[in-house]
Amino acid sequence: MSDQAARLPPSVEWRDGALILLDQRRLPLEVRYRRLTRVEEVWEAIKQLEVRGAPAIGIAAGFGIALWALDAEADSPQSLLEGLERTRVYLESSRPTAVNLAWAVRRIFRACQSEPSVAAIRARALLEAQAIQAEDAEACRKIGEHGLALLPAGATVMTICNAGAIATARYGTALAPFHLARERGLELSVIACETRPLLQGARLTTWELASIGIDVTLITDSMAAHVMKTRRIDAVIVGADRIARNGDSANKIGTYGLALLARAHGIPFYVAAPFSTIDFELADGSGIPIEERDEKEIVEIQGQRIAPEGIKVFNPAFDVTPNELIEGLITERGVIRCAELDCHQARAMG
Ligand SMILES: CSC[C@H]1O[C@H](OP(=O)(O)O)[C@H](O)[C@@H]1O
Repeated sequence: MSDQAARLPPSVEWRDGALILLDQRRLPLEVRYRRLTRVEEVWEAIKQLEVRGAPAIGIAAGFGIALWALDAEADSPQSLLEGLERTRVYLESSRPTAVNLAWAVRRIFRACQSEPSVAAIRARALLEAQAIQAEDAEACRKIGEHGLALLPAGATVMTICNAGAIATARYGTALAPFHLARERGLELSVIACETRPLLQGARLTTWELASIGIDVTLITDSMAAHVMKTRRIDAVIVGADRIARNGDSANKIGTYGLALLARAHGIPFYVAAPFSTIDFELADGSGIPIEERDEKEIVEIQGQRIAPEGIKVFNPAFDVTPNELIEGLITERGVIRCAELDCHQARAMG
């Protein structure tokens, strides 16, 4: 691992029969890990965004179902598989939008179905979870390569939320080009939108990029239009939680507005994501489930209420950017135009 990538703590790690999670809620003020041994703990960690980021929650859920399989009492392969299916459904209930979560646990369940014994099922569940993590790291490195190739020397890129190394196995998706640029001594700059209400941009993206020496400037979400109008922005690159077959992409709330602003200012808007984020079962973005979260995330800041009691609050965690606003999808297979995504379905990951 390069020294820059080594400097960032892994957000999800399997070690000595347990799942070690970096508590992303405490960043940037505290780097704290927790050791999880039960699937219920993994469910809660995903729900509370202790681990967050579409690929990272898929990886965590994969180790969650493996934890269950390794510990469950089972007197036959069939009874273990029945429990595995129940655990898959349980884990999928933690957060609905990022398809990586369902994709990971369904892939592990399918792999275990072909195993002949209880011991083989237990072993396969863990092996598959580890394979998902390793594949994501390689996919993100390739996304970094393809993303970097799009950017002119000295480019400035705007992003929202955190689609970085801690949201994936390594490197990140939208931030992967910057990790590679650092490794190669290339100078790039990032404008990070703070990303209300949970401030993944202010807390995580600035922390991640500053820790590897990438130039980053923090702005409030409401400043995006002014910055695009008055400063040189070469591209907007964002992550994704679920991409439909036509390229419509769900990402953190505020992303759709950024895409509209980018189009108005003639700035190319890219979505960076591995194929594990593409939901080929969905024809378009209208079918993407949008998670609505607790109103406290909006009316409180660090436990301090900022709005009157009893007012109505709406807290969708994601929005959907239509394909016509997306210049290209930066994937491990290259930069793909939305209109061409369908023909990649046959070769998509299982
Ligand atoms: C590569 S992370 C993808 C995606 O996940 C984040 O959502 P959350 O922080 O709620 O898990 C955000 O939408 C990122 O862009």
